[in-house]
This record gives sequence, structure tokens and C-alpha cells, in this order.
Amino acid sequence: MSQVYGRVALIGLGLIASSMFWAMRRTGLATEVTGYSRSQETRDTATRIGLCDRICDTAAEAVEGADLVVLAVPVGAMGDVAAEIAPMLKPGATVTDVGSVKRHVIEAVGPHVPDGVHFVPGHPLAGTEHSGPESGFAELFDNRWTLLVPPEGTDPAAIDRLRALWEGMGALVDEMDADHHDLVLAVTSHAPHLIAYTMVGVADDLRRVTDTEVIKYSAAGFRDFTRIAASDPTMWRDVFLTNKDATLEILGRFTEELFALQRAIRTGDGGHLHDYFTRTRAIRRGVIEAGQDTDAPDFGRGRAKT
Ligand SMILES: NC(=O)c1ccc[n+]([C@@H]2O[C@H](COP(=O)([O-])OP(=O)(O)OC[C@H]3O[C@@H](n4cnc5c(N)ncnc54)[C@H](O)[C@@H]3O)[C@@H](O)[C@H]2O)c1
Ligand SMILES: O=C(O)C(=O)C[C@]1(C(=O)O)C=C[C@@H](O)C=C1
Repeated sequence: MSQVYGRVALIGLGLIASSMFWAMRRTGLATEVTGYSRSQETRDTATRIGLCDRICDTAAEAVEGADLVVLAVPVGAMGDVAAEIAPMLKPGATVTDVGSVKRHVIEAVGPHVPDGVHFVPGHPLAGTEHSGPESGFAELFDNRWTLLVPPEGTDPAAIDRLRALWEGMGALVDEMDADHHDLVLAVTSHAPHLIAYTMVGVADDLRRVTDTEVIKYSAAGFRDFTRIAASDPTMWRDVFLTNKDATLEILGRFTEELFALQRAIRTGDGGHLHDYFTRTRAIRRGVIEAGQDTDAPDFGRGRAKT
């Protein structure tokens, strides 16, 4: 894969931006990558570990002359960052983001993007519970989906170019409407995170089970919950505050199903429990066959990357 953009500016140097830098560098997808993050400490760390070709002291300096600007800050900060960089954007450049919620980002960022600059929101469906500039790695996006959510009327050439960048970074790329994206992600990512946060909170509250026991006897299922519940508090606060309707809808359905399962346990309705678990097991098999669980032993049997 060869160069897709000349200069790329990464704003917010955390897990996703740093992974993008290493992934771009792996195959030379950009000529120069500039970076900016709000805290001096993050910028110093980025300089120390060689993240980006140039770390700048302001967002405006980082985006000057950039062909692609990537907003990789928490969703709640996207609008302010867009307002700050808008006057410096080069005509013909593309602004994208990697936020976990799309309708809010389109409404917060869109109005600041000047005429003559393309806006192609995106979201890589890949991450870890770690954050910050040292947490990134080049393989994060390999064989994982990235969803592009271009508003109606976006220049197809700008979309294709961003698609080429993500594919060059190892991702599979699809396009989706913003509202549908937010509903799908509420099911597959946002509600599950809230449930994990809750489960770990419950274990912490339950004084009959000591902390030492929780850690010592942590079974695989609960360990996965603790991993997810260690995710960045600012990022997840913003996700729930900006994808309110879809998350509340899914949590409403979740509560209804939970009550039904609770009732089946209380009334000894084994048939209901067995049927339910049979249905969910089929979903898990679908995830593995689609090649989306890299931890599964048979990962790779599924969809071949073209
Ligand atoms: N972590 C994940 O699993 C994951 C996956 C996909 C998408 N995302 C999305 O990607 C974005 C970044 O997430 P991350 O995991 O890389 O976060 P992170 O916490 O690792 O990094 C965010 C960085 O942005 C900086 N920042 C915060 N506010 C800023 C501002 N106003 N101006 C400049 N810099 C600012 C922070 O200092 C930090 O360095 C979020 O919108 C998140 O929803 C995260
Ligand atoms: O793997 C993880 O730790 C993640 O939480 C990644 C994950 C997800 O829910 O799948 C988290 C948030 C995103 O916006 C995209 C990916």
C-alpha cells in the first residue's frame, strides 16, 4: 500500500490516534503526520516515544496545511476542537473523526467545517480498555470494521480516499447512516459497557464478597467485565451523554429481558432459560464465523480480507 495523503494531523493523542499513527507508518500511508493533544504531559510523552513526525503546541499549528485532519478526542470535546481549528483548515482538505457516537459529532462538528472542506465522520470498531499515547499499536485495526458515516452530498472522492486510508491501516470499511450507527453501537458496545460497569460496581458494593475474593476467584466472565469496566471514564461518560436515546432504548429492552429471566429462575422455568441460552449461543457462533473475535481459537476461519 502506498501513500494516500500528504500531511495528516492527529488531534488528541490517545489510543486511537496513536494506533493510527503506527498503522499509517507501517505501510507509508502519509508523508508527514503532525500531532496535538491538550495536555503538555501527553505532548511530551508523544515526543519521547516518537509518536508523529512533529508534535505541535496548538491544534491550529497541527492542522495547518494538512490534507486530512483526524479528531480523536472524547466525543464531548469534538465541537470545541472543530471550532478551534476551523479557520486554519486548508481548502480541499478532509476532516474526519473517530468518535464512538455519530449523530452528535455530525451536529457538533458539521457547522464549523468551512465550505470547500470535506467532512467524512468515521468510527473504527476496535479498541482496548487502555488509553493515552503509549497504548496504541499498529495492528489495532487489522481485520476490524471501520464505519464511515458521510452526511448526504459528501464528495464521493473524499469518501473513497478515506476508505483507502482505513483499508491501508488493515480495516474492513462500510458506510452507514448516523442514526442507524448509533442504534447498532448502543446494542453492540454502549449498553454492554454500561452493564459491565454496573456488574463490577455491584461486586464492589456486595460486602459479603470481599474484594480479595472477587480478585482471587475472578472467573473468566467476570474478568472480562472488569477489563471493560477499566475503560476511560471521560470517553464513556461522553458516549452515554451523547447517545442517550438509543442507549436508553436498548437498556429498556435489556431490563425487560432481565426481568423475564429473573422470573424464569424464580418459577423454575428451565425451558425458558434453555431456549434463551440456545438462541444466544447461536449469536456467539455467528460472531466467530464472521471473524470478529480475535481471541477465539478458530479466528480466521471466517470472512477472508480482500
Ligand atoms: N478506546 C476505544 O476503544 C475507542 C474505540 C473506537 C473509538 N473511540 C473513540 O475515539 C476517540 C478517542 O478515544 P481514545 O480511546 O483514543 O481516547 P484516549 O483517552 O486514549 O485519548 C484521548 C486524547 O484526547 C485528548 N484530549 C481530550 N480533550 C482534548 C481537547 N479538547 N483537545 C485536544 N486533545 C484533547 C486527551 O488528552 C487524550 O490524549 C473518542 O471519541 C472515542 O469515543 C475509542
Ligand atoms: O475492545 C474493547 O475494549 C472495546 O471496548 C472496543 C470498543 C467496543 O465496544 O467494541 C469500544 C468502543 C468503541 O467505540 C469501539 C470499540
